[in-house]
Amino acid sequence: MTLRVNDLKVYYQTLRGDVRALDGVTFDLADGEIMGLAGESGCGKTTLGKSMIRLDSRMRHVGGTIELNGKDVPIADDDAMVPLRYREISLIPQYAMSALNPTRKIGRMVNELLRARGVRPADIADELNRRLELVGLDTDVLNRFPIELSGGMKQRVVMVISTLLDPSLLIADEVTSALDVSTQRAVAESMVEFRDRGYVKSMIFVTHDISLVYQMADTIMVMYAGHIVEKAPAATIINEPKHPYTQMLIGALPEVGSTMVQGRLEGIPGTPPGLLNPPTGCRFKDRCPMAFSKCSEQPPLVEIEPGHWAACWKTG
Ligand SMILES: Nc1ncnc2c1ncn2[C@@H]1O[C@H](COP(=O)(O)OP(=O)(O)OP(=O)(O)O)[C@@H](O)[C@H]1O
Repeated sequence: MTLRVNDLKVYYQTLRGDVRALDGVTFDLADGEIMGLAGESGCGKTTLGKSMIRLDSRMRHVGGTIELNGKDVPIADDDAMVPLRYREISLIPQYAMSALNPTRKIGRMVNELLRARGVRPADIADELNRRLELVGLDTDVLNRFPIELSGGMKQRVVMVISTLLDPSLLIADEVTSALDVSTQRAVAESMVEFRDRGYVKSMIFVTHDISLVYQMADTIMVMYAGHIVEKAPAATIINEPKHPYTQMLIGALPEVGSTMVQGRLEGIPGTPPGLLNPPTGCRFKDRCPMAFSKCSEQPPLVEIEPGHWAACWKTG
């Protein structure tokens, strides 16, 4: 098992109180697994990714543990996390490609990053060139400034840089959302190739685009208002979702694989609850057509069949 997350709670401290962005999150990631992480805006996807690499000053680790390859990941201890970053866990943050330093050539940026990690760039130059070629980039990109590259090229550069030290876990946060459809697919295929070649062991791919994730991920995990509601193999989430929220989320999509949207997309009525004072019990109950009295208690996440987890009193 690459990753074990157990009852993780990470809150944001604000003047109005704690925002409970991750409120008891539990899941595993097997060796080699690519997991798509889905859910409406604000459900905690980015917070989960960030928690595994660096808590910013407003984030507080309130409880729970993360284990990577059997070892504790000390997320609350910034110094202790330093040796793990890039080498064990790597994050491609949202908007990473627009955050590339515009005044530095790509090659110089890579060298600076490697030196900061105690790696001599010369020792890794051949591997860097091999990987750039693998994602369809000419090694000449190293002599260019970010502004000279297209969005898709920049995203591939970021991907190569983030995985150069072969981390166990790569978290990719919305890495394809700013790209056109064919470039999205090419980037997603490169990520699968990186896993197949062992450049990364396992991957969490955060996205709003379930159809893209369906094409590349082994499993999909769905979050709602700081909780995990369902996790299962990708085909199960698409074809036989069990949690009412997942069913509505999938029902709101155009048919996976179809190029034409027929009929109207049914949105999910209502909005998720605020996480400053979230309601007790199931957080989806106010929008759930199947809610009943028991939903005032929080449903546990249970394995309803091998590899299929859901948190709903109706499915347990
Ligand atoms: N710096 C912050 N201070 C206070 N609350 C925050 C902060 N960052 C995020 N939050 C809150 O934490 C919750 C989870 O946010 P997060 O960004 O993790 O969601 P998300 O699912 O990644 O959303 P999106 O899909 O829009 O990126 C939201 O309620 C959000 O408002």
